[in-house]
Amino acid sequence: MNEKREAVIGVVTASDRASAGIYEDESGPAIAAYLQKALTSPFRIVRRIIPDGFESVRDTLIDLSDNIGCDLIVTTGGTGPAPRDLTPEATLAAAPRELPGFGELMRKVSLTQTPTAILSRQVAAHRGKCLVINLPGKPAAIELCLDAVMPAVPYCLDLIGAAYIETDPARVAAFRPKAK
Ligand SMILES: Nc1ncnc2c1ncn2[C@@H]1O[C@H](COP(=O)(O)OP(=O)(O)OP(=O)(O)O)[C@@H](O)[C@H]1O
Ligand SMILES: Nc1nc2c(c(=O)[nH]1)N[C@H]1C(S)=C(S)[C@@H](COP(=O)(O)O)O[C@H]1N2
Repeated sequence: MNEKREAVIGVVTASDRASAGIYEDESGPAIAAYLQKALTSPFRIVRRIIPDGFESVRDTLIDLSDNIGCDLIVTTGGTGPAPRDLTPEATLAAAPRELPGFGELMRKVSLTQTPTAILSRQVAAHRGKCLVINLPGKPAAIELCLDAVMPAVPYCLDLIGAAYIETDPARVAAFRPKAK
């Protein structure tokens, strides 16, 4: 079993306007609130609100992974096709080993909410012992996407050697295949 210690979880909002204070970031707080409800093992959240852009997102992810020691980073925003939407490219630059099933599943569930779900290029990937998951910027996407992928996150963290996390089964039915 992986190390039972406080997990460190990064929550990154990539948005030109939210980072400039033009509108209030709702999606970062929605991710934090989701984690508070879903996880029962100890963790602390490290928040960042940054402008869109390749270097901005890449450097933030590398800092959170390598210097802050995040086990998991959840990003929101910058996944669409607009010129400054570069969160997926930046994620794969920081975390080159992609887990394509995450993006596939999140787009599938998002399509039940909106036909423009196919515009999100969101990915998940890991940088060593740190898993990075992209979410779209819209606050309505947060719970839907996290509900879809969270059952597989604890076991994914086990496999990459990150902290051991536990979920509230009434909220998220985490699945860990039984050891042989
Ligand atoms: N973090 C967020 N918090 C609250 N609302 C958001 C957030 N991100 C996006 N939205 C809402 O979704 C709409 C469309 O999102 P989109 O990704 O196009 O963001 P945006 O506002 O264009 O971002 P940026 O300012 O970075 O260009 C926004 O106009 C806003 O109403
Ligand atoms: N669940 C969900 N997924 C969604 C949306 C949404 O409202 N809900 N918006 C879509 C839209 S309109 C866009 S442009 C893309 C990318 O959004 P982003 O650039 O804010 O990440 O996410 C898509 N995925």
